[in-house]
Amino acid sequence: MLAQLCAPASLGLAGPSKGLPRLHARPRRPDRCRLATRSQQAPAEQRESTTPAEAVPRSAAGRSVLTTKQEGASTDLAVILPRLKELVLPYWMESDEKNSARWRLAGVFALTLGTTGVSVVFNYLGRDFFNALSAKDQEKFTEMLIKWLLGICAGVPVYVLRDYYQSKLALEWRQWMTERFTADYFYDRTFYQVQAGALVDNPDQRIAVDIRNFTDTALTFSVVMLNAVVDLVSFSGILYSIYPPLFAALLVYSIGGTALSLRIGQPLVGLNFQQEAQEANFRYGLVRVRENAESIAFYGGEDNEQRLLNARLRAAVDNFLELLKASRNLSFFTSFYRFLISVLPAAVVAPLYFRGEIEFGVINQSASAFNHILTDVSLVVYQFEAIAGFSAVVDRLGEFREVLHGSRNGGTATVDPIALAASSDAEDAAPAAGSSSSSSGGVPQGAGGEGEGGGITITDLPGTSGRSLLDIQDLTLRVPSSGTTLVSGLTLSVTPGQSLLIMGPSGAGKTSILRTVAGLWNSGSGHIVRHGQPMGRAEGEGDIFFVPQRPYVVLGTLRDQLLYPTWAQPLEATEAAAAEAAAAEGGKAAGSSSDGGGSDGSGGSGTGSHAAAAVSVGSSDDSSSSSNGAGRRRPLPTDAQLREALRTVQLAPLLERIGGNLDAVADWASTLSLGEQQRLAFARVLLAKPQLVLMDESTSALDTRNERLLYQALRDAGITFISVGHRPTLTQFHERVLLVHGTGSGLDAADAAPGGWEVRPASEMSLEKALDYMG
Ligand SMILES: Nc1ncnc2c1ncn2[C@@H]1O[C@H](COP(=O)(O)OP(=O)(O)OP(=O)(O)O)[C@@H](O)[C@H]1O
Repeated sequence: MLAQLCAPASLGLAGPSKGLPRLHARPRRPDRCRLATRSQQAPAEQRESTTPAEAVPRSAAGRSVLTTKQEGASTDLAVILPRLKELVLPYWMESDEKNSARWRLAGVFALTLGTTGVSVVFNYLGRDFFNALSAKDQEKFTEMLIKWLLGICAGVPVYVLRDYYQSKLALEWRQWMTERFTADYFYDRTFYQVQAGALVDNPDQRIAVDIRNFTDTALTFSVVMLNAVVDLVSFSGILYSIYPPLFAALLVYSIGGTALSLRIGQPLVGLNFQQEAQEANFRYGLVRVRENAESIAFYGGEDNEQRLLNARLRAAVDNFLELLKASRNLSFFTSFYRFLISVLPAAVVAPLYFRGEIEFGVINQSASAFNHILTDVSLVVYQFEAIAGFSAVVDRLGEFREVLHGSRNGGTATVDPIALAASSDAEDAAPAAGSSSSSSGGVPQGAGGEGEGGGITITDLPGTSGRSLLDIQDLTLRVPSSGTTLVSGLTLSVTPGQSLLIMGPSGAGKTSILRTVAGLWNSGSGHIVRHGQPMGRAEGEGDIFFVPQRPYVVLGTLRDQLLYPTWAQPLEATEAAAAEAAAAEGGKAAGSSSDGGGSDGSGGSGTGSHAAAAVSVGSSDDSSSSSNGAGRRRPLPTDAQLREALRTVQLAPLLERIGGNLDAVADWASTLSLGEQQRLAFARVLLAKPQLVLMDESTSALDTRNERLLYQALRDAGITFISVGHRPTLTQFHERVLLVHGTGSGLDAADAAPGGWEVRPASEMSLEKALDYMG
C-alpha cells in the first residue's frame, strides 16, 4: 500500500505492495518508501553467522575455499532456476501440512485479487471524483467523497489481512524448511563433513538467515507476480479504451526500461552474494574472540585480533562500496524512469483534453492506469536490486541443499575443486558415519571411492560377540590431498578387558585412527568391524563411546553435561524412556520414582522426577551394565547416580560449589578448568557405561593421581578402553601398546619406518622405550 501511495501519479487507494523484501542494506533511494513495505525485516540480522569457511580447521593444503565460492556466485539462469524449483516445491508438494498450506496460499492469492479489485474500483472513483471537482459540481463531489471514504474503510482490511496472512505463511514455510535443512545437516554427521571438507561457507548463516529471506521473498514475489498479471489485464482494458497510442507508448517504455535495467544492474547479483559471506566472516571473527577470550587475553593477542577483524570489516566495506556504486548506477536509471511516468501519460493524452475530447478526470484515470500497468510490466526495473539479492540467496541455499542431499545420497555435490581434494575422503565418510546401527547382519559402510586406496569400510555388528569389540583389518591411512601414508596395513583386534594405548610422535596419525573408527576419516583403505553401535545414535543406546581431544561442554545445566550425549533428549522423552525401561526391568529398578533431589544427602535441588534405575556407577557386576549387545536402552540415571559419578571423578567440590544443584546453569566451558572438563567427560563415560571407549588424550590436563583414579574407575566399571596419549605413565593402565611411526620424521628409534606400527604388551614398554618412540 505504501508503495503505491508513494508512486508518482497515484491518486487512487493504494495498490498492492509491489515491494519485495530488501535482501541487502543499500543506499537510500528516492523510491525508498516503495521498497520499504516489508523490507525492514531482513537487513538487520541477515548477516548473522558463526562459521565461515576460513574457520575450517584443516581444509586441503590449508587453503580456504571461500574465495572460490564467492567468485562462483552464479548469475546464470540455467543454474538459478532449477535451484529455485528445488527449493520452492518441497513445502507445497511434500509437506505433511501441504493441504492446509496450499489452502492458506490460495487464501492469500484471493486476498491479493481482492486488492486488485479495490484498485480498479478506486480508479473509477478517482475519475468521477476529479470530474466533479473540475465541473465544480458540489453535490456530486460530496457524494464521491463519501464513496471514497467508504471504499477506504472496505479496502484497507483487504490489504492488511493480505499482508498478515502472507507473513504468517512465510513464517510457517521458514520453520518447515529450516527443520528440513537442519535434519539434513545433522544426518549422518553431515555438519562434520561440511566443516572438515569446507564444502560451503557459512552454513549457519544459510540456515538462519538465507532461509528466512528466501521464504519471505519468494512468497512476496509470487503475490506480486500474481497481482501484476491481474493488474495488467484489468488496467490494460481501461487504458486501451482511453487512448490506444498511450498503450503503445507504455509497451515501448517498459520493454526498453527492462532491457536497460538488466544490463546496468547485472553486477549486483555477484556483489550481493559476496556481501553475505563477507558480513558473515566479520561476525564470525567477533564470535571467535568471545569464545576464545581467555586464550587471546593470555597471549595478549588483542592487536592481532583487532587487525584481523579490521581486515574482515574492510573486505565487507570494500565489497559494499562496489555494491553502492552498482546500486547508484542502477538508481540513476530507475529514478529517471520512475519520475518520467508522472508526466508521460498526461503528456500523451493532453492533446485530447485540449481538443475537448476527454474530461479532466480521464487524465487522472489514464495516469493511474498507466502507472499500474507500467509497474506491472516493469517489475524487473523497479525490483532489480531485490531480485539480485534474491538470486544470491537462491544460489547460496541451492548450493547448500545440493551439498546436503549429495551427502544424504552417499555422494557429495561438492562444487569446489579444492574442497574436493580434501573431501573425497569426506564424501565417503558421510555414509560411514553410521546409519546402519539397526541392521542385523552387519552393514558395510562408506563404500570405497578414495582414489588410491579404495576407501575404508565400516561394518557395525549389533551385539558384542564376547570375543572382540573392535577389529581393524589391513587399515592404511593417508593424509588427504598430500596422500602421505600415516599408517600402513594396520591389523588388530580389541577384546574385552584388553585395553590398548596408542602412542607415537605428534602428527603420526593417532587421532586419525580414532577418527577412522568413529567413521569420520576415510582417506585410505581397509576395513573396520565395530561390535556394537556407537553412542548417541539413539537415546540411551550404544556400546562404543568416543571422547574427543577437546572435551565438549554443552550449553545448559550440570545435569545436561552428565547426560550428554547418551540421554541428550528432551526431558519428557528421557523420562518416558526411563519409565519404560524401569517397567521392563520388572522391579529391578530401584523403585523410587524420585530420589527427591538430594535424597543422597548432598542437599541438591534436582528435578527429582527421574525414574530411578539400576545403574550403579563404578560397579562392574551391575545387571544393567553392558554385556551383551546393542539396542538396549540405558535407564536414565537418577540424581544419586549422577552425584556418585561426580564424586568418582573427583568433582564433588564442584557440586558443593553450586549448592549440590544438578540443575544449576553456568557457562561451563569458561568456568570449568580444562582438567575439570576432562573429569566431566569421564563421568559421562561412567554413567553411559559402554563396552568400549576410545579416548583421545583425555587425561592430558590431569595430574597423575587423578589420571590413575579415573583409569581405575573405568576398569572397575568393566569398560575396555583405547587411549591415545603421550605420557609414558599411561602404559601401566593398558594391556597393550600400539606404536605408530607416522611419516617417520622425528622418530629416534632406529627401526621406525614411515607408516610402520607395532603392537607390544604394555609390560614390555619400558619408560625409555616409550620416550624413544615419542621422538
Ligand atoms: N582433514 C585433514 N586434512 C589434511 N590433513 C589432515 C587432516 N586431518 C589430519 N591431518 C593431518 O594428518 C596427520 C595426522 O593427524 P593426527 O591428528 O591423527 O595426528 P596425531 O598423531 O593425533 O597428532 P598429535 O599427537 O599431535 O595430536 C597430521 O599431519 C595432520 O596435519
